[in-house]
Amino acid sequence: MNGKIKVGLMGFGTVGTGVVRLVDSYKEDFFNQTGSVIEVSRILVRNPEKERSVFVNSDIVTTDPRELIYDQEVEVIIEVMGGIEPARTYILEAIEQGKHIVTANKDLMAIHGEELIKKAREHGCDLFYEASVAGGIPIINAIVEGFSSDRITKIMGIVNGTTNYILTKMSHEQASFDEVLQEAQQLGYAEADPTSDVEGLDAARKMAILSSLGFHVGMNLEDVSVRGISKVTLEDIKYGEQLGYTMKLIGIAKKDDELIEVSVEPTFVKNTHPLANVNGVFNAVYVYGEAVGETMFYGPGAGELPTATAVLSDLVTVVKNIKLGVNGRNMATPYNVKKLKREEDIYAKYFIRLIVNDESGVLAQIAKLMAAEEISLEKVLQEPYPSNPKKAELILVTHQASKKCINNVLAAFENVDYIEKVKSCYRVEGGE
Ligand SMILES: NC(=O)C1=CN([C@@H]2O[C@H](COP(=O)(O)OP(=O)(O)OC[C@H]3O[C@@H](n4cnc5c(N)ncnc54)[C@H](OP(=O)(O)O)[C@@H]3O)[C@@H](O)[C@H]2O)C=CC1
Ligand SMILES: N[C@@H](CC=O)C(=O)O
Repeated sequence: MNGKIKVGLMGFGTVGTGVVRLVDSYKEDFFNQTGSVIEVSRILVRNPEKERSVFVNSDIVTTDPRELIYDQEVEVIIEVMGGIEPARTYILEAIEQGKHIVTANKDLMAIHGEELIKKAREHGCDLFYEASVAGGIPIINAIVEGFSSDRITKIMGIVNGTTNYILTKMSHEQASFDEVLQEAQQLGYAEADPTSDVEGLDAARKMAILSSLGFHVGMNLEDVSVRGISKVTLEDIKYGEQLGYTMKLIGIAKKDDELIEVSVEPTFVKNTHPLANVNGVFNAVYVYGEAVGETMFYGPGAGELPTATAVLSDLVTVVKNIKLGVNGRNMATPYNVKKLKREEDIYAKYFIRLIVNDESGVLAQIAKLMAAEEISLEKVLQEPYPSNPKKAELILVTHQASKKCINNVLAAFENVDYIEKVKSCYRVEGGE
């Protein structure tokens, strides 16, 4: 190996720009750590005419992926284009050419991770993807390396910066959903198609990656139950706040007696729980290990420089591995059999908001319906219903109940005349 490592950068948007900036600003630090000068020698884009916020020599910018993949001098490809295709094909081709890969692409890793890792191993190449989960937080490294001496039983986190930014602004500033989403897009937090942020898919991909690594199983995206925040209303948030909760989009991966559940859904988190105070674009991941107990990782979950630091930490590892001649060794392999929980095995507390007739005896009848499903109540809040004095808002918080029983009782609520409407139902976490 000579003293220079040439890198092909696929993508020059938010994250790619950060990569170029940091390679330049930290070149001495990278040299001191690796003994090599890192140079971005080719950049793949869609539109070479686009104005860029960082200067690069136009000679190195191309629209032809072969100029990176088949350049004998390029040893590492950083893929920060996003999406499944053509990213998957380019990476597979690059691995066949012996290139090491660093990617921030969770869409790709959550769906085709196994295939890419297998291919990389066959060709003795590294494939790292720290930036794919929780932006600047080194959570993959923590789970794969730091927890290798423990058994993880729970991973719970805020792993999408865009939705956390939206929920925080809705709650603190009563801002409208659409307005805040636009801001998150301008700040470079949101995905090219922000529906995947808002509808929870981005977080689900990240939870599939974290649970695969944490529980040593092959989790697929279809194994993750997903609900986004598009139907969360300011009223829901306010009623939750009256009861001491903060609304967050929470990813949960739990393992009980070998049975696994993984979900992403809008969740009321008790204000005393550390996740309740994670605001704006910040992410946090709580990891429970049987031996260590509770741990928590916190930091910016999206954005140019935070995400670029995660990409470049992988690059530094690749360069060190090249130097030591140990590439292709450090990829986690699933060795546990995946057994998923059924609805009757998934237990949580729930927040249920109803519009009911404002009459005596209604709460007792509702409690009776719930008791038939073995659900008991921890908290009750009754508020006037603004547009009709004969109705009331009734907010119930249950004790731990199975998801199946909750679904049964919600179905039963639809069939009684003293309940006009089930307005919302959310999981509640923290403080049990
Ligand atoms: N933004 C963030 O905060 C984070 C992003 N990520 C992930 O990082 C990746 C990149 O995200 P981000 O930087 O925000 O994305 P952007 O949309 O800002 O940038 C994408 C870049 O890829 C180029 N590109 C896209 N498709 C092609 C193609 N078919 N051929 C050639 N070039 C292509 C675009 O070219 P052109 O400029 O010419 O249009 C652009 O430069 C995604 O996988 C994302 O999920 C991960 C963590 C955080
Ligand atoms: N769109 C993502 C970007 C980082 O993964 C987010 O908002 O978290």
